Amino acid sequence: MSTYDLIVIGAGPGGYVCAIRAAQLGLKVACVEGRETLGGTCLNVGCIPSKALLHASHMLHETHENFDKMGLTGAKVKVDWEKMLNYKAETVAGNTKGVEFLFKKNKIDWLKGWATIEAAGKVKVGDTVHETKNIVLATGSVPSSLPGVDVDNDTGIVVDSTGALALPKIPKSMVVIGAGVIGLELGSVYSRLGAEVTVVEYLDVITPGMDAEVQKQFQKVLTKQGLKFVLGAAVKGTSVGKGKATVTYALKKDDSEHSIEAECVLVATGRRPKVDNVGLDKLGVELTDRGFVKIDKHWATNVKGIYAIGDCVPGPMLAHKAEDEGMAVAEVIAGKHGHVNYDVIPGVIYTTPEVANVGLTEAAAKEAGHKVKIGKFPFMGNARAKAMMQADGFVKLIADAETDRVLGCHIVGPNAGEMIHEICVAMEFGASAEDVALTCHAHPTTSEAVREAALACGDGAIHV
Ligand SMILES: NC(=O)c1ccc[n+]([C@@H]2O[C@H](COP(=O)([O-])OP(=O)(O)OC[C@H]3O[C@@H](n4cnc5c(N)ncnc54)[C@H](O)[C@@H]3O)[C@@H](O)[C@H]2O)c1
Repeated sequence: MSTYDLIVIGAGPGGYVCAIRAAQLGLKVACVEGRETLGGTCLNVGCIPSKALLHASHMLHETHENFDKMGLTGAKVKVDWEKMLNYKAETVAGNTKGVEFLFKKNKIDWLKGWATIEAAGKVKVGDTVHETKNIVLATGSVPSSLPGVDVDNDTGIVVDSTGALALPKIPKSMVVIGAGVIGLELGSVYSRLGAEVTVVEYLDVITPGMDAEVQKQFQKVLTKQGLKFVLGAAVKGTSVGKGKATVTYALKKDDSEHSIEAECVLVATGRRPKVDNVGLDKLGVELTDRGFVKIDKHWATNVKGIYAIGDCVPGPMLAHKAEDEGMAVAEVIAGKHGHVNYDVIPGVIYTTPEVANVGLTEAAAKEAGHKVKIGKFPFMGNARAKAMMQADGFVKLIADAETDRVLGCHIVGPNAGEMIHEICVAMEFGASAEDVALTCHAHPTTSEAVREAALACGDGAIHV
């Protein structure tokens, strides 16, 4: 048994990044992970496998919809589902093995198994109790359950996001419950692979919390791609028959009850923090009323020597937010000044087109008391997007009308998830819309649309 400076519990993006940074800062570090592979939900059953399926299904969509228009003709491409799942598995394995390599490189011990905390400074894995000066909880989250809906990933009929990444076959029809990030990314995948997809959403809009114009445009584009939406509908339950499920929902406007049948139902109604298997209750670690681990601004819980980061603490459930917190808490534990700017955390939906945002929405900026100016630029005016046949969408930049300081940016369009970082950097440096507008952007790139939106905050965009 060895004594560590830090034991991190959970090797997802929050936990493994924390372990690496702490080791780089000279601490003796171990990370406990009970899965067969490192990387947590993100690498194993989240961000990474879903991106492989999104990429493959996007390629298929391009061959069917746009290849002929570009003069690429020939035999029609077909889907080999087993092969596609292998490609997904190889993508995952490459990444999880990469983390294992980084652990070895940084001399981090991987304690294989599920951890329980016996007391502050004592972490039990299997039959061994390891001593440590500090503990970081990075236990992540799991899909929330919905009353009346029994998920069974083995049969592949009513599944959560994990089951939807490994369906036994491509269903002919799919009902997605919840028009959030998971529902729309995976709904898009199966729609492109040939399923009739209907999304049932409780709210009257899709992607809750996003800028209203983005919500509208994004729904329009997805509808054009073949997805159907039933909004303002509360799902009451599912029943499973022979190879099919029936989803029952009530429309909020008149309480009328309806049902739809589908070969597969994806439940994507949010995730909840995973905090129930490490013994926090016995230690007296305080939780919030929504079940997250309560922390102060240095990620410390109320029990000395125990910190928490990532999906198990309040804030957006995003891998990159967890990574930032992982680095910051490692610095705090090493006696430095870890910091996360929660005002500049981008969000991306990896559909085609992508949707990306950072900072305040127009409504939130006004609510916060800003007089705002809006610069909007459509991708129809962007040469590169047109050449790529992806000119649906726009960039919307929000700046303070008095100071010109950039407050937020919302993009629906090609490469949105990459382009948003220009605005993240601008916001980190307190830039004005004019700063962005005066920065030379290479032509022809989709990023020119960001500059045009910034120009539209001033004397006007050029290409509209
Ligand atoms: N690309 C990414 O960044 C990415 C990808 C996947 C997941 N995530 C994160 O994972 C978390 C979970 O994602 P998610 O999409 O499951 O949750 P979400 O909270 O984004 O969306 C869930 C949706 O389900 C709806 N809903 C809830 N109960 C319902 C009911 N009974 N009937 C109909 N609709 C109902 C909600 O109104 C909401 O719109 C989120 O925090 C998300 O940010 C992020």
